[in-house]
Amino acid sequence: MHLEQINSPEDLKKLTIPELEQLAQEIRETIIDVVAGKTGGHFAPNLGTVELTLALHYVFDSPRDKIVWDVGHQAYPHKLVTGRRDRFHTIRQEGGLSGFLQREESEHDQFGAGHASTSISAALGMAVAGQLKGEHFHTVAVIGDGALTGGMAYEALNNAGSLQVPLIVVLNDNEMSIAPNVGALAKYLSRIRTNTRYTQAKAEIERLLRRLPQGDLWLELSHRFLDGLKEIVYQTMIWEELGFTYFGPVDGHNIRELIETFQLVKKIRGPVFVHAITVKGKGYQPAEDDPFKHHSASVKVPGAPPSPPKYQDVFGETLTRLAEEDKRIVAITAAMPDGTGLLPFAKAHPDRFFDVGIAEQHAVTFAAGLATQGLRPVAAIYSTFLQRAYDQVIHDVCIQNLPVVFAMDRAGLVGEDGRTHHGVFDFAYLRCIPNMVIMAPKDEDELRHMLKTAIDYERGPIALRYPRGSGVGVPLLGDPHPLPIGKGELLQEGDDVAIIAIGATVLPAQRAAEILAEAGVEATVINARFVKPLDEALILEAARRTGLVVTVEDAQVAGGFGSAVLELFAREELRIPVACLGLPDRFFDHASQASLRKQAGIDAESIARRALALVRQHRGVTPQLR
Ligand SMILES: Cc1ncc(C[n+]2csc(CCOP(=O)(O)OP(=O)(O)O)c2C)c(N)n1
Ligand SMILES: CC(=O)[C@@H](O)[C@H](O)COP(=O)(O)O
Ligand SMILES: [Mg+2]
Repeated sequence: MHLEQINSPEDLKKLTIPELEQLAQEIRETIIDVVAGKTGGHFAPNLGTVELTLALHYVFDSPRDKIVWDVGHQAYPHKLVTGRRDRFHTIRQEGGLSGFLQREESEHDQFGAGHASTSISAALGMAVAGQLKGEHFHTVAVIGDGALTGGMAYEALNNAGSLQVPLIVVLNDNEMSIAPNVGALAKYLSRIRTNTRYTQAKAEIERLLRRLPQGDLWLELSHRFLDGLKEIVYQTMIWEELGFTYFGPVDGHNIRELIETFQLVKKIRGPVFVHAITVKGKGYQPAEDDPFKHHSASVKVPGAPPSPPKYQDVFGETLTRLAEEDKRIVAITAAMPDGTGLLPFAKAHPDRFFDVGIAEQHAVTFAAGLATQGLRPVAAIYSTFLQRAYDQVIHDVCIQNLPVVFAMDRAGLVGEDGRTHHGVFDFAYLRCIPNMVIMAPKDEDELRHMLKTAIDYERGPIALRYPRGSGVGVPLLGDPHPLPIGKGELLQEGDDVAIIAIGATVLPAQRAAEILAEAGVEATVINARFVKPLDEALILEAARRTGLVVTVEDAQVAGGFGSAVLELFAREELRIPVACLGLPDRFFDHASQASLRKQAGIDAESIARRALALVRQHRGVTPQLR
């Protein structure tokens, strides 16, 4: 067993190539055992990066040399060889290793990530810093072909090619994003991959040159010649045109070839682009056969009861049905066709479905363009990823008051993906934009009605946001119907305190009211439905009647729903005690959704406790919770 002896990348350097190959096998077995069998997590991407990781750590001296992984969902092998082997079984669990890279987790994690397409920019920054400080280290960005569809990657390539600093970009090309990779550039990569004329000629030239004295030097010089050859074969080579020296395609599972390539590349002074061909799911046949399905593994709890339908499935099916009648509806995803529940739509209405790649900014402005022509674009984007497109939301959609529907998935605390993926800023970042309407459903049935509301709303942009995972299990009866804009729902009346909740916190608020009732406290419970416009009449009536208010949201309190209620009270000069429950001013790490909601104090028991504390403090009574 070699893996047991690898406590840092230094230990790799003592191994021979056959030993490294054996180690690769052990790493694969560990990932299959732990991720597919115990913890769940990103699976096929990590099986594809094993040899790449070993070769990089063999050739470069991390942490002095900087290896920057894009997204970080494919960096489990990197974790295993950088001193975290013993904690690997805790990955994505509460208190355990993160599923992505975090600077505080290891000195080998050069840059925290979770969102795609940042690696080249960050690595370029490091390379430039090295130059400015007169420090000598190598900087390597490892980016997938999916992440390479993100605009930021091109902004960085554009900058790097002109700066001509030493920067190595390794493209981990497995022909897959989460779903099959899309776009003209994916087709271009595929042409390079399948064009064997250049690869064969290159291999032959390299073989001959290696035989010459000072073979490596000749090899380096030959790359100038090979550039010409490439241009003949491919007409133009985009990476070379951008100022990079191109190496590849190399077999991303051949450790010897990878090591030789990286050793060569190390000697080149300007920007270099290494194109490695990998297989997503490599070494585990079901994952190789269906890498889409095996992007992530989830572990089923034996004997668990069947879950209610997921919010995203209800969303996708409802939109598919609405689009049968309403030919204006167009669905857009930024590389998350499955996660957003849009696969049924893609199947039923292929001409009105657009996967634009990891390109949230483009997705939003593309939607704006569609809206100018009278269509009803629905941009289904995870709340956390819509952060990428903030200016597009303001500049391209809201200023022009275009009727774009934002279906913000994975709102609230998402669970095991952790701090980079929680969708908790959306109320705050959207609420301040003029023209925007914002809704959040209390359950999966209300989601259907909100979607219909959004589609029917002609007056401007409208957003609905809903959580990751299963709904609450309510029946989905009848056709979806529009809800009145800006109207909340009074769920129960009580005179001691008003609990005003939004979205996924409404049900816990109702449970909290039941707990309070047992202690003799009568609560009003309101499902606000709209963060903007607020149902001011309903909220003010309940606030004046009870004199005590608790707001609840699964989002940042600062700037969020609670803040909106406080602004209303300030404007109305209503001076009553208000407790705003929601996320405080800090980032939350990875854990189960239930645990995170408890930590944030937005589960039923916590809401009841806070409401009771308010009643005790301001009513001078001492009801007790049982
Ligand atoms: C800005 C952003 N949008 C969407 C995602 C979701 N996402 C995570 S990994 C991934 C696919 C990445 O593909 P690639 O870089 O080729 O890596 P692979 O999984 O194929 O190894 C996507 C779309 C993300 N992390 N960040
Ligand atoms: C790395 C990444 O961003 C995605 O793979 C993400 O983890 C998917 O999350 P869901 O499982 O919620 O779709
Ligand atoms: Mg890929």
